Amino acid sequence: GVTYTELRRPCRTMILVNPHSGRGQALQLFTGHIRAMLTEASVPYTLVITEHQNHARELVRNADLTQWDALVIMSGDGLLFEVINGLMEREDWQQAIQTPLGMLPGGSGNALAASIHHYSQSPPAWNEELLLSCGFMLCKGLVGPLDLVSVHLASSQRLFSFLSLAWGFVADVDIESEKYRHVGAIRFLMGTLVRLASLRVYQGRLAYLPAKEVPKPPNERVKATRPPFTPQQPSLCSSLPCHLVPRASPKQSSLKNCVDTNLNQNSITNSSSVITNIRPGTQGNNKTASPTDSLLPSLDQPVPENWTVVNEEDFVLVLAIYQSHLAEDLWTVPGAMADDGLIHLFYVTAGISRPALLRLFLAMERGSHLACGCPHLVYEKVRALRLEPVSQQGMITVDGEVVEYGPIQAQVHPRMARLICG
Ligand SMILES: Nc1ncnc2c1ncn2[C@@H]1O[C@H](COP(=O)(O)OP(=O)(O)OP(=O)(O)O)[C@@H](O)[C@H]1O
Repeated sequence: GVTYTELRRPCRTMILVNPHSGRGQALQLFTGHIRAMLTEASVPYTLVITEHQNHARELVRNADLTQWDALVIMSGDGLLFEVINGLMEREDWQQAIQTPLGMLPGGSGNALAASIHHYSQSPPAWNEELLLSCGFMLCKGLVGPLDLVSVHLASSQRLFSFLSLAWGFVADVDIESEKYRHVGAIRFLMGTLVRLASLRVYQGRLAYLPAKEVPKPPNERVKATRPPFTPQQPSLCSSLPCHLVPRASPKQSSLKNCVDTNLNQNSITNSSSVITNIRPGTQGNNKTASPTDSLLPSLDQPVPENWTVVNEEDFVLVLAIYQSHLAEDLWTVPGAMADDGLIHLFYVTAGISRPALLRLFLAMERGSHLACGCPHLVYEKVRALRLEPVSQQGMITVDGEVVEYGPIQAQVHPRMARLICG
């Protein structure tokens, strides 16, 4: 038995909202479903509306994180990808990535939100029900560990991923179906049907380091709040115009996106704010080398001998996923946990028929695709992998975002981040 500890709720919470995510209703969903819940639970928050791509990334890269006890994303998974990479780009990344991260589903895929909900052993939920469940978890403020995966691209760029690495069919459907985002989660089914019509095979080489079963360390739950959240704090805070940024200096410029705080302030804050809470120079003392990927040779070297090299070179898809869900209604890895230290590697080899591939994705809704007995579907638990596309054209995605096409490798870093969960 795993022991869970009841913890205090997150205190000073920055909620980043992408107003264009999903059907473009993230802000309305927040106002309609979450705001009252946070107020009721006395969770003090500041809402920040993102204005452009990489806004959230820049913001967390430069924020004074001593001012925040949790960073919460109300969007699709793409915005969390930005936040995680922004945190990892900081000189004090080791501390920064320990900031508890929360997810409120506002996109069309919402893979992490669906996964967190699933880990809490609640019955499946979609749409507003999923949002309410995640809002409830945020109010509860339990924090658990989250594995991250370090991804290397041919250009020597390194990214950190919390969800997936995909090539072939899944990546194509994800990106091509973005134009149907306004229909919500059903965009993946529409994209699947369209892609099935032009099903193609991708040539490439795949190798991986199999995971050996190792005993798991005891699951520990830790506090979301760094400074203790005492009952006195909200009333003290509520007397300030933007009570969540108490130590910001007056000469710092405005945060035009800090539109809302709880405690019924209803203020569009134009005083000090998060964007301008630049870390003091002294924090540079925390500089540490970025995490080492001890399992990965450089991309121009052969893979180590203890790796498995897949014999096939003709694939329909390769999908490495580290959460249970690929989207709200795609339960891809029935046994996955946020901190299982595993990359769940799936690949489908050429020769699968269109109906069989469709059956796999339809079965995924119930998590029963592995029981289909499809000879073209392979599933392995791994710690690291390398993919070298040979086909000239194709798409690779990391956490649903397109990355440069070419050789790519990755390894898991167990429990590198922290996640607000049930
Ligand atoms: N104000 C904005 N305008 C345009 N793009 C933005 C804005 N804010 C964030 N973005 C970018 O939008 C991209 C998509 O965001 P996100 O994945 O969170 O939502 P989504 O695509 O609707 O969700 P899903 O992937 O579940 O469909 C991200 O790469 C993010 O950088």
